[in-house]
Amino acid sequence: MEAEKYAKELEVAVRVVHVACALCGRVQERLFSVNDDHVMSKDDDSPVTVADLSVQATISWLLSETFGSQNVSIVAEEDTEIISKDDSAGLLAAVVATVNESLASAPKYGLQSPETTLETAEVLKAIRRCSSTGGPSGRHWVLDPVDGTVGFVRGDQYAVALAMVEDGKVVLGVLGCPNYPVKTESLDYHYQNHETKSNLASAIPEAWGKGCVLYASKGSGKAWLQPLIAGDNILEWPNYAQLIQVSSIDDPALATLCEPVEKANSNHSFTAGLAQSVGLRKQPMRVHSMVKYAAIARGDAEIFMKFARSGYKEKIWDHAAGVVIVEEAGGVVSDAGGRLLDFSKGIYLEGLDRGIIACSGLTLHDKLIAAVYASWDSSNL
Ligand SMILES: Nc1ncnc2c1ncn2[C@@H]1O[C@H](COP(=O)(O)OS(=O)(=O)O)[C@@H](OP(=O)(O)O)[C@H]1O
Ligand SMILES: [Mg+2]
Ligand SMILES: [Mg+2]
Ligand SMILES: [Mg+2]
Repeated sequence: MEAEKYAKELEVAVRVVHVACALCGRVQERLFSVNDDHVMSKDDDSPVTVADLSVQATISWLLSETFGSQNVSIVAEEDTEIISKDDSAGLLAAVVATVNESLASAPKYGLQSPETTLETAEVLKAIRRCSSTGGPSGRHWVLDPVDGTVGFVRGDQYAVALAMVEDGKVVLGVLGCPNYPVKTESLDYHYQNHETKSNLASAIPEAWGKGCVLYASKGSGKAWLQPLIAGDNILEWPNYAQLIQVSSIDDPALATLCEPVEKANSNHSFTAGLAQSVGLRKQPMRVHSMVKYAAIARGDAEIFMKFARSGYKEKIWDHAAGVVIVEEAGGVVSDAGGRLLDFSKGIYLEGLDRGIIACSGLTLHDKLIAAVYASWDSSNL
């Protein structure tokens, strides 16, 4: 069976994402407790932190060690440009220390750690090794080390997303969601307070600290959820996993739409128009990162839509892991024209028609696609 073919890869991917989530948790804590973590801006003005670079180096090193560097092709978001600048010595030193701290903990997760501490040059090499551009053939890991970096620096939601694409198709996906509690009650607490808290990290209940890791293999018809293991409880590995499924709600009046927080990333007024025309009544749930895909897969929301401004090209690492998890949990994901997303064309989702629509089921999905056609027609009259 297809799913079993990737059992070893999935097992390793889940473990490395756990390592990465622990890394991010430590960095996010430091960001708020001692305020000493570097948040830099990339050339496009988007933020990048010690966590983004350190997760990329850590996962790159672990995958290469496990499968052999000659066998591993990784397509990932970050490069070393930001830490090669003269004024970035502090950031680079913090990345090297964070990567080594994290790799030292790898054996607790059943993974190998380096025999000696990695030198700066080795950390840089690990980051640079992720410069593959994917494509239609062969096996490529697809990594977003921190998705929703804006959420991460706000002490809010973010995700570590790792997928594997083979011959242009996503065959496995793992989403680490360190601030997305396993229990939905804790989640409700968060969403209700979402708009009012500027620094969630300092005002959250104990349960909040617990996150989750979701994963799925293409064609298995199953998607799984694991609690994130807190560093001290790591002896419990391998911890349990539970099956998750999308929501069974197909009445738009009862459905919840989730979408990006930032207006710059998705057209809120366009999605509000679609929502109204299909009869959605609830306020949209605005959440940073691929936690939106996790929310659909877990049944906490029924619809995710993202309509970026025209000219913006969606990257494969922002969607690959989320799409396979939602599909295996029973959901449907397509572009606004109803076509499947194409992961075979390199780093971008080439040919994407306008936006992305993920739903818990076909009934809602069909209604939204029809609404896009109707609204596009009328707006182009
Ligand atoms: N202009 C524009 N339009 C659309 N999308 C963009 C844009 N700029 C960036 N990005 C990508 O959006 C990723 C974050 O998406 P989110 O859904 O988390 O956005 S939001 O913070 O909730 O608004 C974000 O991922 P990360 O960089 O990993 O955080 C980007 O890949
Ligand atoms: Mg980014
Ligand atoms: Mg991203
Ligand atoms: Mg990112």
